[in-house]
Amino acid sequence: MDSQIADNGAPTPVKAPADQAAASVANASHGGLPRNPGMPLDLDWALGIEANTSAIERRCASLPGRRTVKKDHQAAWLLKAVTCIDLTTLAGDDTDARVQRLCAKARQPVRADILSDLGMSKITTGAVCVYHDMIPAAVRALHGTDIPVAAVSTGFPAGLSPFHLRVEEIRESVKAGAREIDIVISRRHVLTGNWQALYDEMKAFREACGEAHVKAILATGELGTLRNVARASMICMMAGADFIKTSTGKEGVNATLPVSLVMIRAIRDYYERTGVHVGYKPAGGISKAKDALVYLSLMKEELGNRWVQPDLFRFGASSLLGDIERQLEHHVTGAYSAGYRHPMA
Ligand SMILES: O=C[C@H](O)COP(=O)(O)O
Repeated sequence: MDSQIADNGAPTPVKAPADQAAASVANASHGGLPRNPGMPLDLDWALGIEANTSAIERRCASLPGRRTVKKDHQAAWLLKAVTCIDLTTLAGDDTDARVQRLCAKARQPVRADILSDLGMSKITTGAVCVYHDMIPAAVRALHGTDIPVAAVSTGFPAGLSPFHLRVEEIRESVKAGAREIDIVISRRHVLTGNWQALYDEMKAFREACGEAHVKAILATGELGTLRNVARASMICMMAGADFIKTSTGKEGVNATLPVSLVMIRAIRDYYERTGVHVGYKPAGGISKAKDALVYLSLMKEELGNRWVQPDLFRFGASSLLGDIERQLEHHVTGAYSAGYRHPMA
């Protein structure tokens, strides 16, 4: 049996670690949890991780449609999903005006009358996620809220620009007001087994972020195997990633359930060994409310309720909010609205 997946593919509960990471520095924007301080590279641990593909696939095949929540419970989980969205625009034709509209949606992602019917007064998305040049527009448009601006960085999406420029890009984005930085790793370090280089790169990115939280995008669709995904997840956490994120949204294959299970179980292993909470962000191609519910139930089953909060879980998504709004409207009114009534979401 490998260290990630039991032979029957069943989840095992998260165990509280004996040694809590006392040296970590508490940070309020991490929900009061200490940030991940990282740890020395432990290659024995990282390379000891295997991934039992057939067990992973069996477990994932059982997820959709199982234990689906209904009615008010479903609406509540969909509202929870909204609060966990990094509302994203990452297009070559982005403009300040588009980003302003996106930020208006982030401030009020669900119509006030629908929210009030559901017994809620105010919610926002988890963050707004943009390219570097759009940070000032997003910061202005979110002024007066606590919604962080997340910037994709380090030569997103390929991550193949000169290293010093990738590090500098992070610094510039933090200076411009980004509170979260989504870096892309060098896939070649994983594909060639150069784990030390991956660790050093991630550590340098984390240092350049300073107080800003860093999400490590693994681009899992380009890593070849689930075992590589598991190992890359662990190395990035050892190097101090606050979140691990599946994809840029630009790979041929983006977020999937098997990849998510592997990454979530790496987070669980890291927590059990170090006491540190690392967040998870599936991204790319998640556009349906029912898929969001599956991801949330996977998080809850594998990691527990604490991980189903915006400080430890985000969806990277440009169009998911629109479908969630439609489902919520249907829940409240009994009628589906047309998709065009929910633009920029
Ligand atoms: O990180 C976020 C992704 O780029 C969003 O991907 P999506 O447009 O498929 O939702």
